Amino acid sequence: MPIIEVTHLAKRYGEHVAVRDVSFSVAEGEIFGIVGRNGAGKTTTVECVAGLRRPDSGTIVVDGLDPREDRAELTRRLGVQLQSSALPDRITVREAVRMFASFHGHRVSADALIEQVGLGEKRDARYGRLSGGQKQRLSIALALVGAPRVAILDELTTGLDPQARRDTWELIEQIRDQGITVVLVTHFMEEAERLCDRVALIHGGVVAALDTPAGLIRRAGVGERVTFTPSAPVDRDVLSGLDGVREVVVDRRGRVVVTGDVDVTGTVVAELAGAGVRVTDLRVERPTLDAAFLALTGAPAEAA
Ligand SMILES: Nc1ncnc2c1ncn2[C@@H]1O[C@H](COP(=O)(O)OP(=O)(O)OP(=O)(O)O)[C@@H](O)[C@H]1O
Repeated sequence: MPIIEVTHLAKRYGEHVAVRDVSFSVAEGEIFGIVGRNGAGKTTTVECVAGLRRPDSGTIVVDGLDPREDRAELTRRLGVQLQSSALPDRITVREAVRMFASFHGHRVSADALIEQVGLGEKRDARYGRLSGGQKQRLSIALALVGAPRVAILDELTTGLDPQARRDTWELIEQIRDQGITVVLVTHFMEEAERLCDRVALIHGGVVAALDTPAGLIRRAGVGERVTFTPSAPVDRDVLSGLDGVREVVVDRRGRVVVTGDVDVTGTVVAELAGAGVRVTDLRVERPTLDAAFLALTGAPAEAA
């Protein structure tokens, strides 16, 4: 049974339709990505899931609860880290975590949580003095402080440098490894591709596609391209007949370029190995989720 089930969610702000028709379900223990460009309706969707906004129509069930009707119980099972944090600059890391822990009846050890998110050395530092990455880590700690079954993390790595972003990705994986289901909202395709088990692409207030990152790439039909030099001449027709191969080009110097479906490289290399042909100078160009997003929605992911 899914831990989150959203069915035909719709939400407008006055005349403006933010979410037109969104349905998806999240399995327990997965990292589920909600991705889309700015203004696609991602935050509105997760705010409805967290019970912070009332949908105009549609149904939402989180761990068997109705987010609006069962708010008190929901806050015990669902931790939220939303885009803006409203902590006072002078509060220390430990004070903030202890304060939030007290709201939840101290279900986890504040100090252990601070260690877990990598802020052990900063426990007495004031919020206003933390780096962007450290602030994000603290906001993750605050989302986890009630020992939730589900954590919603919204645009967690926006504004972080590449190293801080990678560190945060590791932390998210650790959270999942503890058995917490993670809903990750992002407009970074690389992040979704690297972390998420499944991804809903939201575009214009609807789910344009929902699948694993590899499935979305496959579905978008964006090809993989492999270029190599074989140790002996290859039979073009044999390669062309392989599963997933779309085109084979052999240039005058004998260098081969094969385009095809995702994973075509494995098929081609295995076939050649079977025929006793070695390949050198192998170069593989794999499609990314970014390219799939463009193909599936007709819009670049990062456009404002
Ligand atoms: N409180 C509000 N009042 C009016 N319009 C809003 C409000 N919140 C969001 N919107 C509008 O609804 C649309 C969807 O916003 P939402 O924040 O859900 O998108 P998003 O996909 O999370 O975007 P971003 O990545 O920029 O946060 C946008 O056009 C936004 O301007």
